[in-house]
Amino acid sequence: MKILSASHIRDLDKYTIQNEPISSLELMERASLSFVEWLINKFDKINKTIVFCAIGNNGGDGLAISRLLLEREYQVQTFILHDAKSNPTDVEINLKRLKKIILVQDIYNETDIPDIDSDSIVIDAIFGSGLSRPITGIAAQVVHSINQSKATVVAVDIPSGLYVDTYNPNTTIIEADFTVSFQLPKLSFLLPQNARYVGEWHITDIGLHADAIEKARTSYYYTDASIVKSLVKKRDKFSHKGTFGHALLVGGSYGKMGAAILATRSCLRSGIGLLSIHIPACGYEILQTSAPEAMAMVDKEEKLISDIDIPDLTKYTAIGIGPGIGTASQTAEGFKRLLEQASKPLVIDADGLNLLSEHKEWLTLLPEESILTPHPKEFERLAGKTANEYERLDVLKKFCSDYKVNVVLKGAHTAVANAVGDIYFNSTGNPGMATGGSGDVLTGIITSLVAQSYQPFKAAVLGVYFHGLAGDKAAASKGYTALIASDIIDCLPQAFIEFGL
Ligand SMILES: NC(=O)C1=CN([C@@H]2O[C@H](COP(=O)(O)OP(=O)(O)OC[C@H]3O[C@@H](n4cnc5c(N)ncnc54)[C@H](O)[C@@H]3O)[C@@H](O)[C@H]2O)[C@@H](O)CC1
Ligand SMILES: Nc1ncnc2c1ncn2[C@@H]1O[C@H](COP(=O)(O)OP(=O)(O)O)[C@@H](O)[C@H]1O
Ligand SMILES: [K+]
Repeated sequence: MKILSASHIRDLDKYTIQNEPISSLELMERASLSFVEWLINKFDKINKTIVFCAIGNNGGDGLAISRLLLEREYQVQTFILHDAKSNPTDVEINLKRLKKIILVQDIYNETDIPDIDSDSIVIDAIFGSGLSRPITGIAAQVVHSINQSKATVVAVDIPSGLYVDTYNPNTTIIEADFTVSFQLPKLSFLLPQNARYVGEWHITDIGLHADAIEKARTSYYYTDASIVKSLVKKRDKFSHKGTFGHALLVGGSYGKMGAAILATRSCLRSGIGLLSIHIPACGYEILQTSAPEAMAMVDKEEKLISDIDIPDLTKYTAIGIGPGIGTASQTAEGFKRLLEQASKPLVIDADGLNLLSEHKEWLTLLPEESILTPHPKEFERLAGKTANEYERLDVLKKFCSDYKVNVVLKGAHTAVANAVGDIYFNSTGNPGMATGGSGDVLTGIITSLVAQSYQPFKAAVLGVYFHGLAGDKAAASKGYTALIASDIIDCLPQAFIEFGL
């Protein structure tokens, strides 16, 4: 799915109205109906809904939603805030329609704000994608009252006060439990700093014109199943192990062999043809017993990786390095030599990233299209601090472009960025995956896909998606609390099978 800016969304509306064609009033009705259907489906019991509307189109949706709920015999109280200046025709019409059924109550000042019962559902239809400045005045007071209440809050399209795609320094923003958004996810939903405002978010299809969505230019995408289907390659009947590449993993140190084993096992479970792994000597038996399918090469050092003295690096179709290697000076030297010798993209994680942060001058040694997989703290060490997560996306793009690499910025919606400025946000995964070793599993998967000759950026996008999907399947049987990284590996088969792989 594409993630579009507020102005693109306005263009989509216009295009749909002109070319479907459909009146703007009908489109508002369709959006409102999709919201009502979601609401009724979500909640078994709805005691009372309190709908807060302003007088933009988001408020128009709120008025139509009120009417549609009343028609379905729900108890509804609707309030309209007289703050914004403009009163679009569609809003006027919806207000007239609603006033024929119930008394719509006006809010002009603080005394007009109702008490909000804890067992009611508040529908936030104050401001939507048209918000153009921070909320102040009476609207801000309403937002505070809603946030202070114990009611369940459901935002229409976007929590009022949150911008679609830019930072809002003001914190007068609705804290929704749920956000039901129209047609496409909004950039702001994907950033952790907004989680308290957005709550659990859902997208409803309101039939905006497919041609317009297709034509809209964006650098932001939400990796869903249809994107994944368009990227995966099926196995040919006559393929052999040579078809699926030969990966090299470099990992482990005394006490951290587990990280290397997790990457090894996930690499094997992600379709690799052949896998070699370079480990410290102490890891030999551990590796041979826990992953007999992999070929072990031992370092001359017992407890750590030193000079990664591997003859003929060119025979490997991908090299992944980092899990559990530590940051000892001998390891740093070996890592640097590998950077100098490698001609194909590398996959670099964990201590590999820490070594790069300690020696930023080595960033220029990275083969083009290499994949770095930092979590936010590792990224900060590499690229510096940022004031907020919107700014971090800009730094992410610049970093990828400066060093001609791909970066997998890990998190709940992992952001995969490339050197031309595209960012794909992941849709799979769950908090159960916030456990030691999940990142090592990801390194193995991505290394495997690069080795199978997926273009590195695509390998990263796919790897992140399948990692999350396997995590979701693992959570279905183990729950979030008990989930461990090995469970993700165990569920990789189911994740690939879902896509016929
Ligand atoms: N995206 C879509 O395809 C559709 C959008 N619709 C709805 O339309 C919404 C967008 O509507 P609008 O563009 O009319 O804008 P909004 O309803 O989001 O509100 C903005 C209105 O309030 C004013 N305003 C902006 N910031 C303000 C502030 N801080 N304080 C006071 N007034 C402020 C603006 O001048 C404008 O009149 C969407 O969020 C969605 O709910 C649906 O009705 C139909 C389809
Ligand atoms: N709340 C979450 N929702 C979805 N995915 C998550 C969540 N928390 C962690 N993950 C995923 O788990 C992995 C954790 O990686 P990382 O932080 O490197 O952990 P480790 O170093 O312990 O292996 C990342 O791929 C991340 O996207
Ligand atoms: K809203």
